[in-house]
Amino acid sequence: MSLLKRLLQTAGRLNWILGASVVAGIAATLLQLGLLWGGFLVLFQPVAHWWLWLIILALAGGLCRFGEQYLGHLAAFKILDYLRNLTYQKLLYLAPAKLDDQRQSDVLKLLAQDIAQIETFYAHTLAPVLIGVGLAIGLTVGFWLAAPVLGVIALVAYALIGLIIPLTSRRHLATLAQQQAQADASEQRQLTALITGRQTLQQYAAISARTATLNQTTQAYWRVNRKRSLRQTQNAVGMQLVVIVSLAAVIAVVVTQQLPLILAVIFPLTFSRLLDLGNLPGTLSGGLLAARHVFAFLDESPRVVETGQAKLGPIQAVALTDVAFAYPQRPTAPILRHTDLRLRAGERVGIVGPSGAGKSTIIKLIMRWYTPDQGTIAVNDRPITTYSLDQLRQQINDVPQVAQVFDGTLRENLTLRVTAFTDAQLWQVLDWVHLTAAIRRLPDQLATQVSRDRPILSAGEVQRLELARALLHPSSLLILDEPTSNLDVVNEAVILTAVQHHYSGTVILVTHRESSLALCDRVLELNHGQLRPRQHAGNPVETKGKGGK
Ligand SMILES: Nc1ncnc2c1ncn2[C@@H]1O[C@H](COP(=O)(O)OP(=O)(O)OP(=O)(O)O)[C@@H](O)[C@H]1O
Repeated sequence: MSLLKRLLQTAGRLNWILGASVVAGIAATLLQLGLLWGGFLVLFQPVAHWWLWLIILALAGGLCRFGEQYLGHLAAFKILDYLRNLTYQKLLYLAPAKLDDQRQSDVLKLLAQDIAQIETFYAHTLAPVLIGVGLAIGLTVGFWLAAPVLGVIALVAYALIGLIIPLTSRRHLATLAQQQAQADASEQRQLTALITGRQTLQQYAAISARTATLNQTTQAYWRVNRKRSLRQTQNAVGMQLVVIVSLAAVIAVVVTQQLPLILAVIFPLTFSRLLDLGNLPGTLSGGLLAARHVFAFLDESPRVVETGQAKLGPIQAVALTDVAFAYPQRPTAPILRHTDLRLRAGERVGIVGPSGAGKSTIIKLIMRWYTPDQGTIAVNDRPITTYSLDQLRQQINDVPQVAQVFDGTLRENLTLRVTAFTDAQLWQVLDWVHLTAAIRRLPDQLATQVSRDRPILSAGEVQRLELARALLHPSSLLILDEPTSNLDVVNEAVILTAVQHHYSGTVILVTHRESSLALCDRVLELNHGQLRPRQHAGNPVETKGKGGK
């Protein structure tokens, strides 16, 4: 009930549109019944201009039906639009830390399916149900006025169809809806893994095994779906029986009490909208489950709460002092303990250490994806929390291990949201990372469309594109997290040389490759949660010479 209340609160003024659709729906049904009643009456006692009255009734009924549909769809699209916007904003607010530990397919399911299900529930379940309830009350009163016993029969029949039958199957249908949602989520996860990992699966001839598992999940989904349909069909049959039995009772009353025959004719037609109530448990539980997912997501608080307002100029110093950290999902498994790190302006520091030691975690703490459990992080001698997240992130460019390609042109991939860059600036950074020739060869050059699934460029070229993006956007701290791990020596040298000659800020390089450490002034090793100077650091490739950006 509280979910329903929250849904209605979230919908806000859209409830008025939905309310108007409900009123139009009730009016349309009453006018249609009136048309039938009038048509039946004039068969026996024609009145003056009866045809005009019938036309007016038909037109008014049609207009109300149109209004019901129009307003219902308007409310549906508006709620869809509103909830999507709300969740996109929340997604931005929670990113990146919260998404670091969320299953991507679950987030996608939430944005696509759950919200669509809420929309269906809000506009296409709630409205018909309210229309059904409104009509049931109105018609019961109407039949009662004709003959009290007819009012009782109508009330019992409407209550059975709208209340008793749906309520008896509510728990069963809710469980089935939950099982179906779980099977659906599992199917989506497997499908995403199958598509993204297709090359690996092909290589290890594991596609058929994975497809078999996916098939089993799909079958499980359809099994639950069948059970749900069967239960809904049983409900529908039960309701039809109620209609037949109550109609027989109404005919008996009309005949014995010599009431107008039209009452018996009209009675079964009054169920047309009430039968929608029978679908309530299925759609209600599905819709409420989706609402629970969406509201749980909307209620999540970010890992890092923005408190600072201070402006941040170029980063001159970063200091981690006695930092301890464990991921919130695994609080008993600390990744960092008593970690210290000092970075001075313009120096290039390499961080090495075994896989899983926590190197990327240090980066995430510096970028404030997370807050340390203990110790302090200072930037330019002030606590990192002094600065707003925007200010901090404007000063830091991060080149991740897996290069990101976005749907759009190569130009858009380089500039992202900044439109002020000139083509000359773009070609300059592309030149630094040796991509000019490859892109000039493309028919549309910078306007070439690329996407994550179809990057057009090779893995090495995409990695260099990522670095070009980082060199294009001004920053004072460049973080390179395994930027060369997938590259050959030629591409590695291009990346290191580009950073060496064209980046004048501070650099943190996380790497497993000994050869990449040649870029660094000093190398720190992370072991058992602590950073210490490495004994045998690689020698710098050449004397540090930096061109300005
Ligand atoms: N979002 C997360 N939630 C929970 N645990 C995480 C998360 N990210 C990383 N971890 C865990 O924290 C530990 C350190 O991970 P991290 O990525 O920092 O290691 P790393 O030294 O960079 O490893 P690699 O060299 O393999 O990239 C790992 O055991 C990892 O499983």
